[in-house]
Amino acid sequence: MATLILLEISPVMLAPWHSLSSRVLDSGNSPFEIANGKDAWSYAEKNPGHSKFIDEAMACEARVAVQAIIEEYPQVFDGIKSLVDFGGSNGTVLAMLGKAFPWIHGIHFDLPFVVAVAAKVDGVENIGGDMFECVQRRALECIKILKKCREAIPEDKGEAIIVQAVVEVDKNRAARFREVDIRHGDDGTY
Ligand SMILES: C[S@@+](CC[C@H](N)C(=O)[O-])C[C@H]1O[C@@H](n2cnc3c(N)ncnc32)[C@H](O)[C@@H]1O
Repeated sequence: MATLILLEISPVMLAPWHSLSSRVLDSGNSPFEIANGKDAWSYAEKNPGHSKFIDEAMACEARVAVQAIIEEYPQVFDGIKSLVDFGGSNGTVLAMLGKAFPWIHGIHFDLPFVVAVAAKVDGVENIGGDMFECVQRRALECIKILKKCREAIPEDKGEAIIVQAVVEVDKNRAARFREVDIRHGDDGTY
């Protein structure tokens, strides 16, 4: 998890904390945009070193979460022929799943500049694009995203797999997560 922590304490990620007032004033720009001049993904596109940093940080978390899924819930993948990872970063998730369940054809989808540097993995197709163009816009509309996924998957055997960490129900802890979230948009944007 070291890279994830190093990313979160990097100057680029710490600077938005000094612009939290934009959320209170509802200026329309996120703290990240005010601090760094662009939204998080446009910034990453223009700064390949930062983009690689994000990819490696995401892979830290993915390695833990995906290993747990492979060990605890392998049955989820029975009968699945193809699997799309939207916003798959450097492709760690599909590389791990492909190794554990080699019958699955993986489709790794992310922004073109991210996919361009992702590893080429046997059994995984890399596709660059904007998922909000292809699927729908923003997290508040995830019901619409899931409906679109439903349209795309075969009616008889298709499944949408949702992975969510379950944290202890603790009001103080939930409040701490909200403090972190304020740096981003209510809808999950940065
Ligand atoms: C927070 S990371 C999550 C990475 C990975 N899914 C994980 O959980 O470890 C978000 C990913 O979504 C990608 N992303 C952001 N906006 C996107 C868009 N409009 N279309 C496709 N991918 C996008 C980013 O490039 C990044 O790889």
